[in-house]
Amino acid sequence: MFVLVNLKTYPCDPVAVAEAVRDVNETTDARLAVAPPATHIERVAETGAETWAQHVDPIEHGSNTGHTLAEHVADAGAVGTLINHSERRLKLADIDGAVQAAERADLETVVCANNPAQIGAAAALGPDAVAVEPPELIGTGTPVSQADPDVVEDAVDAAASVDADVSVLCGAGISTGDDVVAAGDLGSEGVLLASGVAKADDPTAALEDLVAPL
Ligand SMILES: O=C[C@H](O)COP(=O)(O)O
Repeated sequence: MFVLVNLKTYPCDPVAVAEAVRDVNETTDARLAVAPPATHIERVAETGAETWAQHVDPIEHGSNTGHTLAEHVADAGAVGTLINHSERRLKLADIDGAVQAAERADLETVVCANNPAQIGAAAALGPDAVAVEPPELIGTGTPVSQADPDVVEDAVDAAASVDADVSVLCGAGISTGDDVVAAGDLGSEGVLLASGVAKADDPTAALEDLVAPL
């Protein structure tokens, strides 16, 4: 299972969380990675943790101000990027452009979407993976794998019907190892989570709990 920890803009220490991700990754067959704010990618990558960007823009080198260039996050040490989070919504054409920009920079891609229909559209753009996240469950601590298992199974089916090579993750409210196992039982190949680690008093303990049953 892939466990991707999105730090959003939570007031945690991204380097400390990254060190926990790096250390717990050494103890498990699961794959752990962390997505800090763009400004912290370089320091986080220097810890040795697998580091992802939270966003890249559909642009190339040139006259762009205030944008995030895929090549820049790759140079800073990111190996992948989220695209189109519920909290960073993009138009379909921009998702397509961001996927292409990420591929140009050799970044792995996870396109987030709210529901199975959007997952099908996202999968058609050829990312490495898609992540289904019902917006109403994000940050609630109520795991999508329990509250809305059908949305995960339907997302898996939707992606497979478009492109069987696109992996499916799920997210929203995931915070325990049981949640991760339940996600896997529904066909998800990984989880995308944030508050369960970023807001934890002890991120290392939270990560250890997440991977304990894997
Ligand atoms: O990117 C992560 C998701 O929005 C899930 O957030 P959450 O784990 O706080 O529910």
